[in-house]
Amino acid sequence: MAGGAPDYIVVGAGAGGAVVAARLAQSGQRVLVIEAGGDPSAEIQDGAQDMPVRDAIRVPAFHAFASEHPDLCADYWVKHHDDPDLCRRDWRYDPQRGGVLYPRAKGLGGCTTHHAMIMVRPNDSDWNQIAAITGDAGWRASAMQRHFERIECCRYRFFLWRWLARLTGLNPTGHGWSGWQTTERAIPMRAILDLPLRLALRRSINSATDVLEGEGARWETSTLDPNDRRWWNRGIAGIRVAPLGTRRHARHGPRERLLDIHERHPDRLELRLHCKVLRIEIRDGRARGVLIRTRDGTTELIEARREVILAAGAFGTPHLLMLSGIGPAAHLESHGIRSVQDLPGVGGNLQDRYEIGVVNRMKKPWRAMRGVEYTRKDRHYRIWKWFGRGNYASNGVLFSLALRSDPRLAETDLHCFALLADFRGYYQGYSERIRRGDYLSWVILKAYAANRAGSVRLAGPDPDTQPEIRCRSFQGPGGDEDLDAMVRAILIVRRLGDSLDDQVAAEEEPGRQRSSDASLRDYVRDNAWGHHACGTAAMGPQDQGGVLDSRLRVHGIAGLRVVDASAFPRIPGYFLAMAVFMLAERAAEMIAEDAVTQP
Ligand SMILES: Cc1cc2nc3c(=O)[nH]c(=O)nc-3n(C[C@H](O)[C@H](O)[C@H](O)COP(=O)(O)OP(=O)(O)OC[C@H]3O[C@@H](n4cnc5c(N)ncnc54)[C@H](O)[C@@H]3O)c2cc1C
Repeated sequence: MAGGAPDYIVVGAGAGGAVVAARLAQSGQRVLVIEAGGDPSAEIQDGAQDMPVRDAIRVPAFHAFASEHPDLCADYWVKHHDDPDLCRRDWRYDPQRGGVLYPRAKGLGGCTTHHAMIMVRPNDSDWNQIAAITGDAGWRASAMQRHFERIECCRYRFFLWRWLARLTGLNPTGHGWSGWQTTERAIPMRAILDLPLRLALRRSINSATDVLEGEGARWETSTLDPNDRRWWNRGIAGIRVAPLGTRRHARHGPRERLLDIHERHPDRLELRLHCKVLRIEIRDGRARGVLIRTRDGTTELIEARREVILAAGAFGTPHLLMLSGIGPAAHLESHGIRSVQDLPGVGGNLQDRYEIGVVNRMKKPWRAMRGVEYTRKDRHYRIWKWFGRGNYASNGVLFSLALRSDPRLAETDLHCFALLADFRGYYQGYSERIRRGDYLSWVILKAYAANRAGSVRLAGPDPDTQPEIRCRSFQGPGGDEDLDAMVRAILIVRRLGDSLDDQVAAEEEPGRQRSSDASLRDYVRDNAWGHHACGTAAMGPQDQGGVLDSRLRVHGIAGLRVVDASAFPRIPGYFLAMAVFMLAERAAEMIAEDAVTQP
């Protein structure tokens, strides 16, 4: 970097790294971002390809293809259970790899370049719980609200709300109106014009309301917006239409934010792509810099003037900490790594949400899906490109149903998403199945799962050896209740499916032959997956397994912070990206404050 060492080195340009780096550079700090991947969408396009990476990233309907694009993939293979026999019961289990595919992306934007773009803020209780664990009132929901408003640029609510906020400062919906993350809604008109689909939707929604009323649940449909402050957090069940992180209906997020700041402040923000950080350089109890391997294979030591900020994701961050001697001392020493700081919490506390599919094959293909080939050569692509409309402006989710699995819960914990696709979780080649136009899949997401027993551990001292990731699904206290909650959700989704009897040819997953609670429990335990890993270098007191203090500093090592999904002590809300953005914005603020108090 011109002018000597950067003030800050940020490792990883994903949801956490890109956001914290952009804000620090914008506020005058000199920042170097080191990212293992590149910026594939900036690379030359091959016009002959059905789906060049640039389109895979930008077109909302192509997100599944983005997640399998070879230029973006940085996938992991995870074990859902300790028992190998139980692992093998999942048909997605790959015996050669010894695990189930867990999609991850590399490159500018990290997983936000292939994620499904759903932008839902965490619940207030999530932030308040962090405040309670850390004793830092700055994490309270009331304090985090301004970070959300700083991030979001809401484009889907009635414009008068925006004007009211701008002209009077009154902002009853709590949305942000001029941040860097544009949020939009995509309602595909073709879906509305497809009579059988419209009928199916109406029937499902009617059945859903019957289910909700039958359950005596408090519910409402007057507000479909999950991010509206006037009613969020009351644990109310209902129908939701999630906003997407798009601008003019093309993917937009941390990657664009980082590139924008880079263009405006090239003197303060440097991006080094295709460089893998091998370890953190620690001397005399302080992180001094990082050792990297560049694209041509040479290694280089880069020093930071102030701090190293780790943002390599829930698997990458604990991996790097352990490679650098920070973690459970006995475990590190068993791999020949000298312990620098004994922190047993590193790589523990791995948490995720459980997901399971109920996949229906329809008797006839949906009319709305006619001609949908998911290539840049079909007419739907042209409609998206020229008008920003049509099927490809949507991520494929029609709506979701939010429920509480137990009336005593303060928040809804089950979200059932209706998807016009054949989706059965992640395995190599899963995106090909999405092309089928005669499916309706329900994806059930169980939030606030009890499991905290998962772990990321070294499989060897070589940075290129993937760590061993064990989810230990449904283990420990609360595991049985989570299984029961998912079975209940399957039964509810089936009741919605019953109203479409004349349209459905067969329920292919789990299949109606699985009718007893016991067989559905087995099905869920064997097949549930997740893709929102977090918590593996969590904030909290060191003697309770915490790795970071409330300002995201690694206990016992100066000049080292973690700013990504690893930092959450408990998995927040229903989706992770917005939670990570808010955490990263607060991190930037704290880092700038500390720079003043500790010059
Ligand atoms: C298929 C899929 C769909 C999803 N859909 C949604 C959704 O719709 N809504 C939502 O809110 N969330 C969604 N998520 C989750 C969300 O995208 C992630 O939780 C979030 O991006 C995590 O942010 P992060 O900063 O922790 O890590 P990441 O975004 O994964 O970023 C980590 C970055 O660090 C880099 N890196 C790692 N190791 C090194 C190293 N040694 N040297 C240099 N660089 C390194 C990686 O290349 C990567 O760019 C989805 C996730 C997946 C996988």
